[in-house]
Amino acid sequence: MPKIVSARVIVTCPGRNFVTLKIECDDGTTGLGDATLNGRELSVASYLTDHVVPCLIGRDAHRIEDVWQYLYKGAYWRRGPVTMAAIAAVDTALWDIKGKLAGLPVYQLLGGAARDACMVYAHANGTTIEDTIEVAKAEQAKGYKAIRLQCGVPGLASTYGVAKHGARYEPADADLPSESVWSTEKYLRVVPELFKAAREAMGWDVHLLHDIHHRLTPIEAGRLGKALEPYNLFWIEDPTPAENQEAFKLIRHHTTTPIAVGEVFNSIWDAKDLIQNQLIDYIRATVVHAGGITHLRRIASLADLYQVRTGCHGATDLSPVAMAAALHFGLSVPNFGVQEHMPHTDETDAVFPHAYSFDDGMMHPGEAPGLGVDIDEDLAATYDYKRAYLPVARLEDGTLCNW
Ligand SMILES: O=C(O)[C@@H](O)[C@@H](O)[C@H](O)[C@H](O)CO
Ligand SMILES: [Mg+2]
Repeated sequence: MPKIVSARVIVTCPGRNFVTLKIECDDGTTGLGDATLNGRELSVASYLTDHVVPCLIGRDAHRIEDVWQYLYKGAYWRRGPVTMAAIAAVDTALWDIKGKLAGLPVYQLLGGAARDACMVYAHANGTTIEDTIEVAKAEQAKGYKAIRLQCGVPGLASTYGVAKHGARYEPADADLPSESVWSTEKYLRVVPELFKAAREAMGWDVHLLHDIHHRLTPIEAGRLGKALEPYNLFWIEDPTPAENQEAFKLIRHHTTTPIAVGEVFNSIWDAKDLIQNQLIDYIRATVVHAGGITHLRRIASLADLYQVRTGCHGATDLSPVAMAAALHFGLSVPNFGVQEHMPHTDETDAVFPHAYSFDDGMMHPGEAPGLGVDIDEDLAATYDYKRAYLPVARLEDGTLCNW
């Protein structure tokens, strides 16, 4: 048996923070797992180092399911983003090890390729509708078949999903949470205009997506979904916060625009009612935040029964280790929908050399055994952790609202 002899947490900041778990077996085989929880990174690092690593030493690295159950049931305190990101990192690293020991890419262990490659969606954002469409056309020219559009809201100084002064979009941008102002009324005026203009400029042969980022009430979301129906969106994402899964019934009663939810979910229980009642069309839970490949497969299996497809979160706060895991998962799962793709910076890619690739709007995890991602620890050590928070949002009268 491959015995776990060490497990270490590596925190690095090549432009943004990443937390990576590296597990090593007695024969020298190593595996990597992403444990990054944007804006709360060190809590997962501590959970792993102080509470999980001591329980791993001496265990059989092949017993992935048993280790998962041990960490989940054994903690007594179930679920939650910190716990589940830590379990995810262990699980992902163990799949990486199993693949390396078998000499096979992880997707082969998951049943093999169920498609040739994974369709990914790009991001296009701009301060104005015109700027946004210009970026979207440039992404289309790179081959992307699906593009998420976010534009500035007239009358608001900044908007979720829109980069400042043409910089790369990276929300965790400040040493303390920055504050932005939100107006639902102003937002609801501009979004249908954006998609009307996008269809006029780009035609109908491209999938268009939009992220509402938890900001509307159910009835407002129903209204927006209905207003967007003529433009045939691939999905609207996170229309309303999903703590109350029943709330989505109201949205469903008013619109046929498909709905994607789940980037903040950390277990199957967060998604159960949404899936079983067919209140969503795409489940966005990820390997890193929802308990690893093992648990995400369980969520996808439930979703498949109800014709809900996957659309995993893939913003830049998910490391290349998570991206690789997402692609192995996406290539093999029967009900794959789409994968988010927000390319990492060159600095990040240099710290995490990887086998996955992009070609004509599609991505493939590559054929390297395991996940096909490495970490250059010497380079990683040159980038110190830098505290960075996600912003908060307030209504125009100062009331704190959902960011
Ligand atoms: O759809 C998305 O990619 C997002 O909603 C993210 O940008 C999200 O805001 C960040 O991952 C938060 O860390
Ligand atoms: Mg989102």
